[in-house]
Amino acid sequence: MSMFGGGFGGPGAGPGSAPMGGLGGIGVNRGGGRQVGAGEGLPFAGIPAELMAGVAKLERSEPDHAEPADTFTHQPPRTGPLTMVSLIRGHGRTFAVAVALVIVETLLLQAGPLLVQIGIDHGIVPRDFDIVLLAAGLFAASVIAGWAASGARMRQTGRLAADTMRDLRVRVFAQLQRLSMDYYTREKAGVIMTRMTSDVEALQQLFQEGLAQFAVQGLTMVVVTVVLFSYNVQLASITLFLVVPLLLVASLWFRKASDVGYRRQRDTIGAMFSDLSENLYGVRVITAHNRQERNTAAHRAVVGAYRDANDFTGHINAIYGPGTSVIGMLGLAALLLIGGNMVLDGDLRIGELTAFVLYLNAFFAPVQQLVQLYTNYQQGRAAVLKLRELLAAAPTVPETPQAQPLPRVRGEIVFSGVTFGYEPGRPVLRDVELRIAPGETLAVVGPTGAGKSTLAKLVTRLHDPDSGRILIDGVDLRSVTLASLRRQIGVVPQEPFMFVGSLRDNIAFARPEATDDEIWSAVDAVGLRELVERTQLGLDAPLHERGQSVSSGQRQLLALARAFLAQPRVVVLDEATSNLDLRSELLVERALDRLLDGRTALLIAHRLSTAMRADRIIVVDASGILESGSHAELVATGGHYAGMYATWSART
Ligand SMILES: Nc1ncnc2c1ncn2[C@@H]1O[C@H](COP(=O)(O)OP(=O)(O)OP(=O)(O)O)[C@@H](O)[C@H]1O
Repeated sequence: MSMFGGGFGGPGAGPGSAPMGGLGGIGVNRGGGRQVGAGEGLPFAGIPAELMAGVAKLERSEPDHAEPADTFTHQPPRTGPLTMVSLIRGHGRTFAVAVALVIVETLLLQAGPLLVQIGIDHGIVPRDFDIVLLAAGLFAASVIAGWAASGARMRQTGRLAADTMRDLRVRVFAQLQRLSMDYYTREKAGVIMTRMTSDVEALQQLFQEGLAQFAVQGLTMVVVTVVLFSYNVQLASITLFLVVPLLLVASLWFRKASDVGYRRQRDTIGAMFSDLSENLYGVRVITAHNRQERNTAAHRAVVGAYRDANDFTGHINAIYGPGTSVIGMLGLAALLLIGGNMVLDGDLRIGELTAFVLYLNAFFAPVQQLVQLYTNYQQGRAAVLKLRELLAAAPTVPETPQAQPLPRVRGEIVFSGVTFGYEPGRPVLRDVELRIAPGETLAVVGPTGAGKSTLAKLVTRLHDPDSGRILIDGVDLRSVTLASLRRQIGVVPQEPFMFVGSLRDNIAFARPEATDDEIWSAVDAVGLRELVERTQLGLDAPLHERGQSVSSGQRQLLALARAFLAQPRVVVLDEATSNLDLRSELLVERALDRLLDGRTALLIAHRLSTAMRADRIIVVDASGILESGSHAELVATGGHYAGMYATWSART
């Protein structure tokens, strides 16, 4: 796509493109083509009139979400480590109601066998129909009441899960915004995604059903044991003695095996997400280099490991589930033999034996469920541990509690004895001494990997020096609040990033409150007016994810407009290495002049044509700053820069 030929349309976009591919179809009128009305070609643009009434009704029934309590600050909240209890704190009422309902639910569920026993012993045996009727009626009533209690309990635990998980997600998201760049170099995006997906979901499931079921089943076992002993101590002791040890052994085995299985599942799901996210981010490179087949095979291996992990869990479940059933059934057979004998001897009533059989059944169901729930609990616990680790990670570029807002600066930047490396023991910058005067444009040139971009990253405090200080107007960067610092430093990165949203959102990214007039003057400053006006939606024209629907030159100009709108005192510009055609280069250079006018600037220059325009140029290599001076001075000195310039001039 030529730089100014197609607007923000992107491939396949424009009038008549299919709705799903048509985000870019924003009404660019190409060479006398059909004029497209606002919204046409956009998915979901506009609601048909006949559906409006329904939508309005739906909107009225939507819950009104208040402002979130957890607003962003650079200071991590002092909430203590994440635990399950800490998650519930703040939702105490919902939790208390849920606990009460769990107790009611359990008692009602276990009323059945007791009523059967009463019906048999006091109704059927003495042939008293009224008692039979009463027992049956109460049984039915208890079932209905149990159903209502279960429903109410589920509603409560569902709400508890939804509320706590919303809080947790916001808290984790805020922490992700707070963490420094080194965290993102270390951690894979895919693994971070699993924190917010499978980990939070595991916890959600646990809060919604797991914990309540745990309580219901655990309580059931206690209630049943008490009831069994109250009926007949001897029979209860014998039966439980026969089955409990066997169950215990099986359950301990299952717990150990499922520990292994779950760990495998967790690790493999992380690997799967990482591979998926890398492939999605790199899809263009993958396509261009014909890596689809290899990458599919590699993904198959990763997915295969996940499949094996699931298979393993399935396998142990298949042994444990039916195994405990068999133990339970054998227990029932023993009960029939021993209890039947007691009934024959007159030591036990027939109704009591029936209740025993029913209760013993009720005893086994929870055991199986409890162990299954153990996996759920374990997933939740592992999720809490992982999330706790994430929430406890301290930003390596912290804002001290004593940090003061940086007043409006003149823009003097000083590097004083700055040493910095991304990895310990491997410094990229060594003892750098550098001063940029207010209003001065300093260009940095040097071989690739020399540490030029690193200088830029240090000025914006994406990293802090290992030793030495960086001062702005004489103030150490570390002693001012991050927001006040970054508000005064405009950054144009090497690879500008655009977000899904409109042009307006993207240009006003650093100052969302900017007026349209201000946005238009930024657009003018970078010479994009013609292009924006050519789209039917103007500033509302949408951009695709990562700005894929604009050319790299347009992305650079938009990034310049973004920095321009922010009106920073200091500009840090990491020049894009991509080559632009002459006209676009001219536009970028003109935009640059407007942006740098009257501001201090640190320019990481990849083109000598850019460097030449600076007030001063420094030449760096891995050993540090080699030369410093204006273009004319450096050329006259006949050093490294003069050599670079001679080569460049000969080529152009
Ligand atoms: N996040 C990182 N983690 C570890 N090492 C890094 C990281 N970023 C950069 N480096 C290393 O630091 C060194 C300097 O990188 P830097 O990006 O500052 O170079 P540069 O001079 O800007 O190069 P270029 O001209 O190619 O942009 C390089 O050797 C690079 O490998």
